[in-house]
This record gives sequence, C-alpha cells and structure tokens, in this order.
Amino acid sequence: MKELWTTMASLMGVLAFCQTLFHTVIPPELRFVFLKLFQRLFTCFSSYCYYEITEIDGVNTNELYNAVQLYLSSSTATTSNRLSLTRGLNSSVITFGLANNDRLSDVFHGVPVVWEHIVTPRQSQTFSWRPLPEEKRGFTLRINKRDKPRILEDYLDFITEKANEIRRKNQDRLLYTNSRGGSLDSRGHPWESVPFKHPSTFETLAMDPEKKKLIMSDLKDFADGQAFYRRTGRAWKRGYLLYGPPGTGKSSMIAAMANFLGYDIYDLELTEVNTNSELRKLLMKTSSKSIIVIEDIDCSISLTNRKKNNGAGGRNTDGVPDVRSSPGGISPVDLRDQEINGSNNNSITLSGLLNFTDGLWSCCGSERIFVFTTNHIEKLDPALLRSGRMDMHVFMSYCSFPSVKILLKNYLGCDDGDVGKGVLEELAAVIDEAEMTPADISEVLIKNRRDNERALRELLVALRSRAEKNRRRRMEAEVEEMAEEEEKRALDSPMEVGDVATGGGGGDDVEVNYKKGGDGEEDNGIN
Ligand SMILES: Nc1ncnc2c1ncn2[C@@H]1O[C@H](COP(=O)(O)OP(=O)(O)OP(=O)(O)O)[C@@H](O)[C@H]1O
Ligand SMILES: [Mg+2]
Repeated sequence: MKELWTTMASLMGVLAFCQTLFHTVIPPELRFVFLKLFQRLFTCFSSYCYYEITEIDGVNTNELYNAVQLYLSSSTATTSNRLSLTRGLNSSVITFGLANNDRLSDVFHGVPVVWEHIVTPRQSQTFSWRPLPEEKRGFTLRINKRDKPRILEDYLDFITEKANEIRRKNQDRLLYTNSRGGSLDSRGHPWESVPFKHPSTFETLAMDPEKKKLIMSDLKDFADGQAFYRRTGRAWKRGYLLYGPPGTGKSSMIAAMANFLGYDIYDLELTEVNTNSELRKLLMKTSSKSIIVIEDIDCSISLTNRKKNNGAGGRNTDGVPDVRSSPGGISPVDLRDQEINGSNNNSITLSGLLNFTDGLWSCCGSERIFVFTTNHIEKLDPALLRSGRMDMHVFMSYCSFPSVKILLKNYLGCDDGDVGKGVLEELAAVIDEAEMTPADISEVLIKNRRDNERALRELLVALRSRAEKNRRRRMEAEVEEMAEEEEKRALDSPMEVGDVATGGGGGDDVEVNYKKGGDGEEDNGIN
C-alpha cells in the first residue's frame, strides 16, 4: 500500500513538472497549436461529438445559450447535486441552473446526452464599444456520433420550445387594455398592460364539475393542438361565449382560463374603438398565447348583422338608426364619414369583428382564444351565435349543490365530512329553488367566515328566504298567466263575445280589444 502511494506521488510530481515545463519553456503560440492538435486527435478517435454553445456569439447574446440554461433548469433535468439559483426581472419564480463547470446528463428520445457548463476567466479586454462579462460561459453538449443525425436538430428545437414555455410560466402574466382609445404609446403600441394577478382558478371556480372538466380538457386540447390545427387547415384559435346572470362567474372563468393556460389577457373595450381598421390594428398587435376578451358584448356596442343593415338602411334590430352600422348600410353618419374620408371603413361593425374571429384575419397570430360574455344571450345577433362562430357556448348558471360545496371549501375550508348530514340535505333541497348566484352566496360566507356554524346557518336562512320569494313570484306569475289565458279564450270564443255583448259594458272591451288586435297586431301579439 505504501509503495502504491509512493508511486502515485512520484507520478504526480512528474506530471506537475511536465506541466510547468509546458507552460514555461514552450511559447504560448506553440502551446496553442499543441492543444489544438491534441484536441483534433482526441475528437478523431472519440466516439462522441461535442457542441459548444457560448453565451456571447461575437458581440451578440446567443439566444440558444439562454434557452439551454432555462431548459436545464426545468424539473425533469434538475437531478444534479449542485445547482445555481436565479430570479429574473419581472418574475416571482426562482429557477435552478447548472452550476459552473458542472455536468448533467439528459435523455432525449431514448438517447443519452451530457451537458457541461464551462466557465473560464476572459482575457483582459482591449477597448470595446460593448464591454464583455469577465467570465466566458458556455455549454458543451456531448452526443454519441451515431445518434447525432437522428436527434440533434429535434433536440435543439425541443429545448427552444421548452425554454419559451418556462420563460412564459416564470414571467408575470399581463392584462392588456385599450382604454386609451386609439392613441399609441411611445413605442407605437395601442395596448397598456399591468401585471395580471387574479387568483381565480378552476379549482376555486364554483360550477358543475362535469362542465368544468369538459372546459378544461377543451382548453388543454386547444393548447396542445398545433399539429391538429395545421393538419385540418384551421386557424389556431377558439371562441367561447359565456352567458348567464350577473355574478355567476363569467369574469372569474376568464381569469381561471388564463391561469390554467398561462396566457395573457387582452381586455378589448369595444366602446373605445371607432372603426374597423382601428379594431384590426388593435387585434394585430395582440400576441399569440393570449385570450382576447369582450365583456358584455350585448351592451358594449350596437353591433348588427350585415344583411339586416343592408336591408334596413343602417337601422339596428329595433329599427333605430344605427350610428355605427355596417358600411353596407346607409346610415346618415356612415354617408357623412364616407364623404369626408372617401372610404367606407369608418365604423365598427359586427362583420368587422367576425372577420377577426373566423374570417381571413383570424389566422393573423396564432394560439388565441376569443371570449365574449353577456348577461342576455337573447339580445345577441344570430350571426354571432350561428354554429361554428363561437366554438363553445357556456351557460354560467345559478349556484347548484356541487357548486355550493366548492364555495364552502373556498371560504370555510369545509369538506363534505365537515358539514353535518342534515345541513347538507337541507342545502341540497333548497339550493335550486333559491336561484342564488355564486356571488350572492360568497358574500354570505365571507361575512361569517370566522364562524363556520354561523356561516352555514346564515346561508340556509338566506337560501330559504330566496326560495320562498321565488315560489311566491312563480305562483303570482302563474295566476297572471291563467288570467291572461282566460281573457284570450274569452276574446277568441264568439259565444262568449255574444254573451258579453248582451251583458252590457264588457262588449265594449271586446270590441276595443279586437280593434287593437287588428290595428297593432305586432305590438300586442294578439291575433
Ligand atoms: N362561479 C363562481 N365561482 C367562484 N366564485 C364566484 C363565481 N361566480 C361569482 N363568484 C364570486 O363573485 C364575484 C363576481 O363574479 P364575476 O365577476 O366572475 O361574475 P360575472 O358573471 O362576471 O358577473 P357580471 O355578469 O356582472 O360581469 C367574484 O369575484 C367571485 O368572488
Ligand atoms: Mg363579469
């Protein structure tokens, strides 16, 4: 053993001597040539290929270096014992990276590769317009020569894509608005943005679990569907129409969608947009992987169908002259605008909007979701509702029993087992009839969130009283309906007319009603 140590020590001594000799006796130029030669020989006989990805390529930053760094920080790759930690600007997430001069192995399509992060001090710089970092950093990728043609390109594409995904996830999501009207900022951008930090998720969203699952898988399929959309020749976009009473969670659903997919939100305020071309410019400046939202589409603007406009001479469905009707229509304002500007693109129209959701312009930018919300689906133009226009119509309903359980969990931290069986049964019995929105129920629960028992008691009281009110209202409506029916029957039956006519004052009523029916059939619906 002792001999072995002595041999090793003398071997090290020889090596150290050779190294000193190499550095002192041989001039640097010759040393460089020797090293290059040695490297050539080594690569000739080695069964591996080596690729260097340096941080700075000439004077430019090498994007691939950043991508590799991010990729290696992903959880699948962080198996190394030594890692560096970083947090980027505008990011609340800490990422792991390969420490200096450390190695890491990865497998792609069953092929093992090795990454090495090499950091060496940079030689002192002469004058440079752009000072370089003091250290020279780079990754070296080692792949077996026989695997290189099979995976290299795909592997690098994969890394770039993965890095973009990580970058997006790490960065704060943004909420854009066009509230400034058509004016541009200093960079010529029509959108203003703020960090988007809405906490709503599909987990906290109170709605039927089956419906929720369906929406989530639809969104997932959409986000993973690049190949599908390319294969089928469809623009990579999807439209959702969320409708239902106020406070049922339409806006919360949009936030949950954005958080689920990691997309930015563009909140398009249509009342701030004056013309179709302005709308086009705004939509062209949206990025991919985003949700474009138009809230309360029924009241944000008077959008009418092209055909109706053409036929009605610039009048909307109510027959009122439409200030912002289609160029096809001939409203006075349109005509004046056309005269002044010599163009027929001076108003925002339904067709202008639809051109972006499913017309030629829909393919400008990809991976985008359009979401329209409304409280009154019956007020929407049929053109917006026809099949294929909005891919999914989602009805956001009053709180159901499964939904109320989600709210109990959100606000009181109660699972099924924490609430008495009797209370649950009472909730189930009264919830549908009460027709309370998740917003109403949330309010009751928030108010009493310090005392679960009281919160449940108050909730039951509120639900019962609402159910009772609705029951009474329904009965009154039924009685009213029956009275109307009776009246109608009396008007329709000649026998009864005769009877009433001979009976005095009632005959006048009938006559008047008949007259009414004849004169204004469309008005009162009696015929
Ligand atoms: N389905 C839901 N799940 C969880 N919370 C909800 C739900 N619906 C409403 N809420 C609560 O009520 C508040 C208002 O809901 P939200 O703004 O999403 O309703 P909305 O349907 O968009 O209403 P509006 O039609 O008036 O715009 C939310 O902040 C949230 O706390
Ligand atoms: Mg809303």
